[in-house]
Amino acid sequence: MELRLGDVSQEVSTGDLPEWNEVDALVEAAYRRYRSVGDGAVADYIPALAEADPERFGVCVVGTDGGVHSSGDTQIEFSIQSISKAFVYALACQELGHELVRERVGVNNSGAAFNSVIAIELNDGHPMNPMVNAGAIATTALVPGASADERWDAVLAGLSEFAGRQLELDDAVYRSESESNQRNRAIARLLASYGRVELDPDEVVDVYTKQCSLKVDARDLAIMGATLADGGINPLTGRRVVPPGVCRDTLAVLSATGLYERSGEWLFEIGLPAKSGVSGGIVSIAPGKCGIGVFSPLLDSAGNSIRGQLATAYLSRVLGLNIFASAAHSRQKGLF
Ligand SMILES: NC(=O)CC[C@H](N)C(=O)O
Repeated sequence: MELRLGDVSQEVSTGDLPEWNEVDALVEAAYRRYRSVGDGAVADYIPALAEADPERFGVCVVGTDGGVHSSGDTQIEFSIQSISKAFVYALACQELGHELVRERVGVNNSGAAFNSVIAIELNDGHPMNPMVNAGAIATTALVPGASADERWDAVLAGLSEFAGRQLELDDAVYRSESESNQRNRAIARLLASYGRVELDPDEVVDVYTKQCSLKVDARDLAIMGATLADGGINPLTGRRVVPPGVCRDTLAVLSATGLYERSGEWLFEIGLPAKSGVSGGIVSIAPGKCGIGVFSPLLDSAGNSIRGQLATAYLSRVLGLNIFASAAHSRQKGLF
């Protein structure tokens, strides 16, 4: 099937926004509506990901008020994969500032697949896009620390603060990706050859592979998204994770780049900054309102969860979350 996010926009009206106490029912409706969509394929270029159960599907919305609205498999863990890029980017911006990260990593969509090598060459070795592998590896190399272990500790602590709980490594995924990540190691070496990675490239890729192997569930993703939606305060722990300016920078980058080369289509149909990963998760952020976490391992050819995209499109529409269309509507109703 050709993925038709546009069909969701056509079918679902925003004319009649729900009351806040209807959010549970709408999350349930998003789950029911798309749970039998069987298109797409589980990622298999990392052998451990091929073992994912294609039937799993979870949808969770967490409001900046701390309300949690879940349906389906929202407490089944999976490796965070590329979604880690968004949060490590925020941590790097917090430590190094807007200008330095912009200059070193870039803020534009490269328009190429997430593991593209040619995109690096076409831009004189500049990674351009922090949400694909080259830019994310360059970002991980910027995380402060005297050693790879210290950089990993900082990443683990930071992502755990976003989730509001201590995250753990999926050892099987980490081992499997470490044994099959020649392409990422090539990307890191290419970046090093251009002076874009100044540390040992294999050590940087190791930290990057670990960050991708952290276990989360759809609920964690929604909480992490809600933290960005709330200007950096985790709505469940009440703790500040990053400052508001870092959220602003991160959300701007996600709007341009969060769904790889499909980012424009996503923004056009759904109108939310978001980040996907090849294990089937997507986090979306409705600034000031909520985070949405979805999980379904069946992917389109760019590596984005098909059911996850459809469920998010539906929720963006019925909850009036599209940042280009919705402010007046949803504020009027007091949603989130
Ligand atoms: N798109 C993704 O989620 C890719 C992440 C994966 N760890 C990789 O580097 O290939």
